[in-house]
Amino acid sequence: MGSETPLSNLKLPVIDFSIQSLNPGTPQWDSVRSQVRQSLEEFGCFEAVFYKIPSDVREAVFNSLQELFDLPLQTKLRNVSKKPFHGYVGQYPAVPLYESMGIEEANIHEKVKYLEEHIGSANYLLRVMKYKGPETTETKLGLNAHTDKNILTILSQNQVEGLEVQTKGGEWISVNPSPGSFIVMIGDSLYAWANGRLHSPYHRVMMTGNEARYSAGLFSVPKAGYIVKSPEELADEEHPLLFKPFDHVKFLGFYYTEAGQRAESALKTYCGV
Ligand SMILES: O=C(O)CCC(=O)C(=O)O
Ligand SMILES: [Fe+2]
Repeated sequence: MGSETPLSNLKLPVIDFSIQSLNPGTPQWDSVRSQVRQSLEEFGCFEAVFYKIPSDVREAVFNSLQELFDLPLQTKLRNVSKKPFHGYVGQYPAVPLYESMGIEEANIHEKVKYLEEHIGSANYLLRVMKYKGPETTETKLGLNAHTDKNILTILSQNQVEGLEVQTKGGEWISVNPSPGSFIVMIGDSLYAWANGRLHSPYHRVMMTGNEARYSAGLFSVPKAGYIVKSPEELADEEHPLLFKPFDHVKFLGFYYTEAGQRAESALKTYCGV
């Protein structure tokens, strides 16, 4: 898993969501649906092409992230949350290039504009991130290899590359999304809910050069008290039940401990059958 493994020539699957007539019941819908399913089974993620977000909106977002992260540390530290990993995260000696800000309830219209309201068992955490350019020709770790602990993650970034996703076979794919694309990725909660039928990939950020990388992730996170439990019909002889039902906030609490950080899979250690 270390940074010394050479990068693979494989590419992430690219799925076009910009198609005009993408409505349920149409052949286009069925085709996109089966592409999504295959990608999530094999890679646990894909590049979603979606040209309907105007490029000036995207540019404005990343320009304002630059202003945000340029605020004094004192100010950024005021982004606090009662839950672990939901507020300002940064100043970790192991990943000195990395810092990020959590924006809770990012789906609620009254609190944040331009996002459709979501219903269901999830809260939506928007996290905006900055990785400083290491200002060397060597590649430096931006964010360590991890699986996301939430349900589903949608990532967007500025033009500075660095995201890498690991295949099931252990190869690292460098992810170079086109400006109109988002990276959609399965987290451990959906992996557990799907009883391992969808993959939750290890991924990391590796940085080179002088330019800062800004990214934004929309993380759907199970609501407090919601128990992640795989439906019975997803377990059979071929797919024995992998995880006991668990409370996501408690799982995050475990992940935060030394044992959780040390575990190869915090999820398996915490609630593996
Ligand atoms: O910056 C990125 O593109 C990835 C960030 C990430 O993996 C995370 O915050 O979980
Ligand atoms: Fe991640």
